[in-house]
Amino acid sequence: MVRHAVDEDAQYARPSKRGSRPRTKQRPEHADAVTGMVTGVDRGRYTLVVDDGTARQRTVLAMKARELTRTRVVVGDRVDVVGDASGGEGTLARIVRIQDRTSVLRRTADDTDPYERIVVANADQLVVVTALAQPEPRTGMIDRCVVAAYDAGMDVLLCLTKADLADPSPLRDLYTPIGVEVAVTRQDDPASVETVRERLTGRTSVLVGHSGVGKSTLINALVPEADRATGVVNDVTGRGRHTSTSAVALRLPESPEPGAEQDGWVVDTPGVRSFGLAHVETDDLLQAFEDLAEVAADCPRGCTHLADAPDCALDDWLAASSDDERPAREARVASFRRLLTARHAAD
Ligand SMILES: Nc1nc2c(ncn2[C@@H]2O[C@H](COP(=O)(O)OP(=O)(O)OP(=O)(O)O)[C@@H](O)[C@H]2O)c(=O)[nH]1
Ligand SMILES: [Zn+2]
Repeated sequence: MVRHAVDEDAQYARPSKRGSRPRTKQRPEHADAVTGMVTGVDRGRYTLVVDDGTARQRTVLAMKARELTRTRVVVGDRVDVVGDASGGEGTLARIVRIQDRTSVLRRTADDTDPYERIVVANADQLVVVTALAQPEPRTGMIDRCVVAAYDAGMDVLLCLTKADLADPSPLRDLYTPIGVEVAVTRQDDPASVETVRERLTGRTSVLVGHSGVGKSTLINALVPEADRATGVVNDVTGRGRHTSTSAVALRLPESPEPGAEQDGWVVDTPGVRSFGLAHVETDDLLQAFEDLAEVAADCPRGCTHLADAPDCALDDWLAASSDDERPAREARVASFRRLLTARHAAD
C-alpha cells in the first residue's frame, strides 16, 4: 500500500554500473556524502539534521545540486549531501541524492493550489488535532485526513483538544471502529499531553489541524523549545489567526525517564488546511481495512462498495452477521463508506 514517489531524476540515485557508460559521462558517486533528514524548507534552502554518530547532531543548511532541480525535496526526506556539511555559519552544503521514501503523504490539487503535492515524506503517523469546541469539530475534515493517511500507509491518532469544553465520547465512538487511536487533551492538564507523547515516541508524526484548534499549544507542551506562536481565537468566528506557513520537523526532547525509549519527530504543517483526495483509489483505501477487503473480493467487477451499489458483498456480510456481530460490522461498513464518500466531498 505504501507508494513510492516517482523520482524524475531517479537515474542519478542508482549506483552507476561501472563501465557501462563512457567514463566522462559518469556521475561522481559522492562517496564522501553524509546523510541528513530535511527538517525545513524555505525558498530553495533546506535545513537538515545530520546525525554524526554522537549524541549531538548538527544542523546543516543545504541547496539542491543542479541535477535535482526538477525533483521535489520535502520535510522528512533523507538526503545525501556533499560540500561543506560542517553546519558552520555561512556554509551551504549540496543535496545530491534523495533516499528511497518509506511513505509519502500527499494531497491533490484543490482550488487554492493547482499542483498535487507531497506534504511530508517518511512519516508513519498522522495526528489529526481537533478541538471538541471552539471551533466545533468537523467530521468531514477528520474523514479526509483519515483517507489521506490510510492511503499513505500511515496510522492515525485523533487528538481531541479542549476537553474542558465538551465531551469526547461521541467522536471517540465514531472513529475507534476504523482503527483510529484517540487521545484527549486539555491545556490545564499536563498529564493529558503525556498520553499524546507516549504515542509519538519512536515515530515520525505529522500534525494537522485547522486554525485555532490548539495545535500550537499542544506542540509547545510537547517540544517546549519549538516556541510555536499561538494564535488568539476570534470570539466571533471561533477561529485563530494564522501565524506561520511552512512545514517543519521538530525533535521530541529526550525523556528524563531512565531506560525510556527516546526520540521521535513531530512535523507541524501550518500550511495544510485541507486534503484534496482525487488521487486516492477505492482499492487503496480498501487495503487499510483488511477484513472488508477480504469480503469485497466477492463484489461484482467495478463495485463502488457504496450503500447504493448493487450486489455489494459488504451488504451480504452485514446480512449474514449474528445479532452479536451486527453492531460492530455495521459501524465498520458505515465508516468505510463514509470515508469513500469523503474522497469526493468538499471540505
Ligand atoms: N479552553 C481551552 N482552550 C484552549 C485549549 N488549548 C488551547 N486553547 C486555546 O485555543 C486558542 C488557539 O490555540 P492555538 O494553540 O494557537 O491553536 P492553533 O491550532 O495553533 O491555531 P493557529 O495558531 O491559528 O494555527 C488559544 O487561545 C489557546 O489558549 C484547551 O485545552 N482548552
Ligand atoms: Zn462492493
